[in-house]
Amino acid sequence: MSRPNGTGQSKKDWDLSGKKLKSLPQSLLEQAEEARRLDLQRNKLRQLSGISNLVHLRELNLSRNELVDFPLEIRSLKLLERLYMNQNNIKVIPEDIFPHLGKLHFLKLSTNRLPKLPLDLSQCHSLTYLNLSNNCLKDLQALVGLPKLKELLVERNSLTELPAQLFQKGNSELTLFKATGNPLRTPPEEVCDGGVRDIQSYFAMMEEEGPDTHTTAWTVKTMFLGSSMAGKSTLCRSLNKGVPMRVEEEDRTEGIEISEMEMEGVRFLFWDFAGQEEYYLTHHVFITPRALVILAVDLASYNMEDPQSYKEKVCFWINNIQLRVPASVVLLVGTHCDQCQDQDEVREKKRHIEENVRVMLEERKEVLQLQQKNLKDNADPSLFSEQMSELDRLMEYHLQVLELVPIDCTKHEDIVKLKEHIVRHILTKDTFPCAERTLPKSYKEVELAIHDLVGQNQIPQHGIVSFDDLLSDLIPHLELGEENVHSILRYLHRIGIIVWYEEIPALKDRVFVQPSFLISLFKTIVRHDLVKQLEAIPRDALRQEGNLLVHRGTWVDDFREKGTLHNAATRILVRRELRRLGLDDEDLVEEVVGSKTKEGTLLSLLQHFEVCLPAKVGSPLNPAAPEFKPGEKQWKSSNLARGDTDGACLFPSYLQDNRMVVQMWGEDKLDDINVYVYFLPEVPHGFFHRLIIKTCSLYPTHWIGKDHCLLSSGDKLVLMREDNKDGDPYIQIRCKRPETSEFRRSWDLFLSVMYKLVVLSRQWPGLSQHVHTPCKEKGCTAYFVWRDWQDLTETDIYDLVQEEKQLCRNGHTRRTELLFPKDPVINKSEGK
Ligand SMILES: Nc1nc2c(ncn2[C@@H]2O[C@H](COP(=O)(O)OP(=O)(O)OP(=O)(O)O)[C@@H](O)[C@H]2O)c(=O)[nH]1
Repeated sequence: MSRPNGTGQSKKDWDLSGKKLKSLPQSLLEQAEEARRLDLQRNKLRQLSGISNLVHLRELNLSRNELVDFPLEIRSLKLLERLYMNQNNIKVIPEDIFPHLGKLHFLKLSTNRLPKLPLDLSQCHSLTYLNLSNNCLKDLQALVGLPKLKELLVERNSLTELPAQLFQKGNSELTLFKATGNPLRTPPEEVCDGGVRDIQSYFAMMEEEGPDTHTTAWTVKTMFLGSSMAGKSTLCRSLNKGVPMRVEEEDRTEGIEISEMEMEGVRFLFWDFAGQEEYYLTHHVFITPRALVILAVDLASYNMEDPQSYKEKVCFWINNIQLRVPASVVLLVGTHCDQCQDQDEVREKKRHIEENVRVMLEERKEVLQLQQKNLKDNADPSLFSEQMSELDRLMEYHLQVLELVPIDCTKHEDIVKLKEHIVRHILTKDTFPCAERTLPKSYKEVELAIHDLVGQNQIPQHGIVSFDDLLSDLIPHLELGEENVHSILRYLHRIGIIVWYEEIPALKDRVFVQPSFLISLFKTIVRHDLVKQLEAIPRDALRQEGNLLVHRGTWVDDFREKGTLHNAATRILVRRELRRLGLDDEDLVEEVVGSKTKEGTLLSLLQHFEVCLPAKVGSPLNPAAPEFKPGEKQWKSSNLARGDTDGACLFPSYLQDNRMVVQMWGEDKLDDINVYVYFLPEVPHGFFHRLIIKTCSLYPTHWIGKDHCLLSSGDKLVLMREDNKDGDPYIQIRCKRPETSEFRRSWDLFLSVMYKLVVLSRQWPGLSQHVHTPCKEKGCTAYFVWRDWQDLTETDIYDLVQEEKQLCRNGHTRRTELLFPKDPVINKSEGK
């Protein structure tokens, strides 16, 4: 939205944003009665003396100021319709304000310090939108009775329960409700994630069943992570059985193994993740919030002299957990103690790891603080306020890394000791506030009914069942309506008991009652020894797909050199795995594996999770390609890849080099447009490959390498490069300097990549990013920091910079459009 900028404004519409104001200016107060809309965001206001004179005000924006007290005078603004008070320091809202604001329908109070709400807020009868996210609220009782409230956001507060009346069907107009980041028990967060409908079902079932029937369940998803051979499976199986279990080396985990057990009334869902790097790409999908992470570290092979040892065995995992689920609880377990020389060595290593972790977490905090200080030191910090509040949010996350427990997995008493240790932590609400959940008994009944169906072979052992079949099998056993069963199934999916990707059109009719089965399908393709698997495909399996030995050779070569796996090979590998698992349902095999004419669900899933993308195979000459005719306006690029079920899929993570990309791109030039996106603490594992998949799906002409990718749109090329080694990790985006008239087109291409990058980053809420453009002067080390840009959907990014030229800290002047998105044509025509 572009606004009048200070001069020549109408008297109705005042834009006083970002002017360092500490009080309302006299010029405004002199014309107070005329003002209809007032934008005061990004100032230094602590009080608003005189605002009550603006009696005709409809919209007031006070966001990003320094208000501590909610200004009482606001109650005089009886015509106010929209009020923005977000990003202040408000601690208290007095009573007797909101009943006076009879026309207010939009209220944004997010990112303040409110511990409670005034009880008469419920008398603000016109309110339809209310944002209270990022406060310290403990209950929402004050909101009961708001008759028109449609959208309510209360993310990241301290709520443990929600008032049932807020969601009562018939009385409530709510259509949107978001509450992630609260220690919710009634209803649990996994129910709230399903939105208003699921919460309504939950409370309706609670009421129907009566107060004595609710169960308080303690359920904990426990994820075992750590390097290969650290002892995760040994730990997992030993804890499960209560005695040491030996895991043979050839019995290593591939993908993820799931099991379940109960300890002291707490139900544990164990997810044992394979340690080899190849599997990490699919792990990402299953590493979910509100879980306990057990990070296994082999103490015997841990080398205190070698920094790489800490990096690989501890740092990599903690960083990745912190990026993906920043508020996790991590329990360090040091295994193989019996293979250390003596107890002194164990103690030394324990101390070394704990100290390193402490320093690492401390450093991260310091870097975030430093970054914030740098932004504040800017001439106009208000231009960086989004980035600053993002840093605030990151600093509030608290990754809890518990004291390291050294054990010998072969010793009975060590297993018992560890078991007790885990239960003690889970039952301590301070460490793990989300384990306790209050649920109507129907939730357990649905779960047991599914279990029974599997036991009675009404659901096949592999557990893949159509949604409708499952529903019609379940309903006769339960006294529940269809909608309630739906909402319970959604809950079971969220806590990891079943898998149901309702949001993926190709899969919404399928429920995976045994999640481990789905994972075993993933691991037929995403695995460390895929070449060996391909080489071992027997002749009869080849023939069945209409292929010869020579094809198998091509598949191996294409996979090794181009990271490309032919769909025919995928079909053979997956079909073989299904047979191994005892599946003889040909229809189902075809559905999962696909055929020459139809894509299977497995590839749909891997594409959905950005693990691979369709690729072209065969001759580079395509006889069906549309012919280029000069002058013809619409020349469609022929994207053979899409929908070519007999084609192949490209897995960027399997690529070994960048030769092709480097060849196509040529040399870097000093005057290229060149932007660096820095990542803190590092570029998450798999991020760059997912970015490649996201952007290449947009631009079908592309070249991909190990950590380079080149995209083409018309005659414009954009290069992406990842550097995640020592130093400051970044992704670089680069394109050749365009003709002056073409800056806008180049920046459009750039921004589409950056937009995909922003969308992808949301999968890693613990990530911090900042964007720089280096100074173009030869030898100059200075750079230009991008102002707030992340909210690309709401801001007009071409408003980012209005100056024609920018000065680097070493005194070099540069034209703005070489550094930031800025449309010279627009800016000239507006005479800015
Ligand atoms: N002596 C001894 N051996 C252990 C201990 N913990 C695990 N092992 C052995 O170490 C080997 C690797 O253990 P696993 O549990 O398979 O390791 P993992 O971390 O699951 O390995 P991946 O499946 O590759 O991720 C097995 O042979 C275990 O029996 C321990 O505390 N002491």
